[in-house]
Order: sequence, then structure tokens, then C-alpha cells
Amino acid sequence: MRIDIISCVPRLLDSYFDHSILKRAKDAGLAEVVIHDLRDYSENKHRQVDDYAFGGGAGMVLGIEPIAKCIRYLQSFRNYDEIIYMTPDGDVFEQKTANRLSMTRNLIILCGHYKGIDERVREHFITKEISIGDYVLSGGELPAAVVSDAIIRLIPGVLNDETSALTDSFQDNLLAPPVYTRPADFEGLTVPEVLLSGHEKKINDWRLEQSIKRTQQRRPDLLK
Ligand SMILES: C[S@@+](CC[C@H](N)C(=O)[O-])C[C@H]1O[C@@H](n2cnc3c(N)ncnc32)[C@H](O)[C@@H]1O
Repeated sequence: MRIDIISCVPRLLDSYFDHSILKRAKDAGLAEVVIHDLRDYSENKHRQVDDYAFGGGAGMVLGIEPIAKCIRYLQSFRNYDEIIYMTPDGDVFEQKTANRLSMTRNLIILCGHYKGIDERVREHFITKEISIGDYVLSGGELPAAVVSDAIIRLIPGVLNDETSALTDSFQDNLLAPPVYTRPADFEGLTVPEVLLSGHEKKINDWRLEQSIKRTQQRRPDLLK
């Protein structure tokens, strides 16, 4: 899979994609993330990509010209399954969206900044709008990294154990059960006996029971 991220502050993203599981996915040839500097597509001699909002008011707006130029340039090489804009008024990102997007081949993710982007980009170029929650960040870079991470870790071969992602929270509408590691006894704080039993069925039953209990307590909405 390939994800092209368009940003006017691309350095914010470099370190994230050069480390962690995303780097491993890249090194293994399973996922490629290419970050594009929107300023490279500016016709302005100062590489400016924003301008004042028509009608006045505080805050600059990312203009349609460099964004259109960048998206069209990328589209001249490949077809994209989705052109995503990260925005607080988009659909709130959920695991089921990550599952679906992990099965696509090519994605563009556009990061906004300042007051946002010219509405005409949203109307004519964007195919999907995603929010990572009901709060406002300064730019779309962290949201783009969040979405990319959630997608890429689902690609077969990226995690050491391919079944790991399937037992995470939100798959099957359940939260994950508690996990423990050594020592089995820390100053009298012990680990549930069943996990030390080596009895696979009993362990799986206990985990399912714990998942259901935790979901009922913390996120009953998921069980509806
Ligand atoms: C300061 S915000 C603009 C907020 C916009 N004026 C509004 O009120 O909806 C700048 C950029 O950060 C990104 N952003 C901020 N919060 C976000 C969120 N919760 N989810 C996704 N993207 C977000 C978007 O790309 C947005 O264009």
C-alpha cells in the first residue's frame, strides 16, 4: 500500500514515519508513506500556500491552487482509492474505517493548517473527510499520522504476530482484555491463576469474559 501525505509543514511528520512499526512496514516493502511539501507546488516566489479569507476574519486559509496542482501531479502516476482530508468536522475515525482503508492500495491524505482549506478543494477533490475526535488541533499532521498508523499496522506482515491486531480493542466491538507479564508476583500483586495454567481453552474463555465485562463497564455503547 502507498500513502501520499500532503502537508505545508512536512518536517512535523518525518520523525514519526522514520521510527516505530511504520518504519518496519516501509523497510519490509509492505507500506510506503511519501510526504509532499505543499510549498513545492506554490507558484509564489515566497512559496506561500495560504492567503486571507474572503469576507475577512481571523486566520489564513490554504489556497486551492497548490493543493490542486499537487493532487493532479500525484494522480498522473496512479489512481487513488480515496483522497482524504483530515478535518474536525469529518466522520469520526473508527476501527472499522481503519479496517476498510487497510485493504486499499493508494491513498492521499491532505493535512490542513491555519483556518483550514479553501472549501472548493473539499467539494471537488476530496473523497473522504476524517476527524480524529471532537477537539481542534493546529494542523492535520498528527491526525494524518494517527490514521496512517491505524491503517498500516493492519496490513498482513506488519505486526510480528498477524493475529495480534485481531485481538485489539474495537475488533468485534469489544475492548481488549487485561494483559500481564513477568513477574507473576510483584510484592504480593499476583497475576490471575488461569493465565499461568497453560490451558489454552480456559485462557481464551477467561479473556473473552474479561473483554465483555470491560466493554460493559467502559463502553456499553459498543455492545448495542
Ligand atoms: C486549526 S484547524 C482548523 C479548524 C477549523 N477552522 C474548524 O473549526 O473546523 C487546522 C487543521 O488541523 C486539522 N485538524 C484539527 N483538528 C482536527 C481533528 N480533530 N481531526 C482531524 N484534523 C484536524 C485539519 O486539517 C484542519 O484543517
